[in-house]
Amino acid sequence: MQLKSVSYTFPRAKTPFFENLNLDLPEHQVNFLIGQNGAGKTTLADILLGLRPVTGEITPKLSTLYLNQKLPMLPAIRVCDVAALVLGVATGHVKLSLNDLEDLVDAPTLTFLTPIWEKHYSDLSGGQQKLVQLLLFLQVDRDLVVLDEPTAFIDRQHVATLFKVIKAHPQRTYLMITHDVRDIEAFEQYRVFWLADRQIKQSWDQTTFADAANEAEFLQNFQTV
Ligand SMILES: Nc1ncnc2c1ncn2[C@@H]1O[C@H](COP(=O)(O)OP(=O)(O)OP(=O)(O)O)[C@@H](O)[C@H]1O
Repeated sequence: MQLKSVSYTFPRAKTPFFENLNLDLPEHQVNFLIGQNGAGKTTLADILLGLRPVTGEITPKLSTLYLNQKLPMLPAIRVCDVAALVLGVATGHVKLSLNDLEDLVDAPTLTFLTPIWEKHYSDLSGGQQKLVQLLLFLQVDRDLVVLDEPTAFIDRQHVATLFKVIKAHPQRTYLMITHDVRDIEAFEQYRVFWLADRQIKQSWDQTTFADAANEAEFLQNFQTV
């Protein structure tokens, strides 16, 4: 997917936020977008998803899925109700049983949801709630999947489950915004884009990323853990 000479101006702003931005996003793999707070990562994600009016060229037009920060959910709802809500809309199933789920979701999602299927949402931890939503929405097949800080506030064991699901659908093009270098290191093949000064300042693939990780300015993009 390519952005060519893309410019974007916020409503009521006098000057463009992005001007002649170019980006070549490799398809059918995981890509990361890094940059400091306020660098424009979410705005760029919105642009890729066609959510902001821009000048310039964005090609090709892909079907999209946007997983941004945690969605609100009624506490009394159960995990099976959330599954019916998300997968029901996507697949046309009105009521879902655990048996139906086997045909509708990938193996790591089935393993995660089975023991908590009847649980109320309010009885899950914050990390479990976030993972339920992420995994269910990731069952909805789209070409371009944008995840805005999906690993924030979830422990590494849950992150591992999330990444198993992402890896179970390798035909998709992913763009993941992250402040955690461990997210990048969990993948074998990827490209990292560094957004700074309102441009893609640099990008690396899995073979060149390790060298960049020693630069002090670059390291400011990541939280220390
Ligand atoms: N509607 C708006 N009008 C004007 N400026 C805006 C608007 N929305 C966001 N901005 C500014 O645009 C810049 C980029 O915001 P954006 O949310 O894209 O950054 P980000 O890199 O995703 O940050 P973070 O890491 O904190 O989530 C910020 O300086 C923000 O204040």
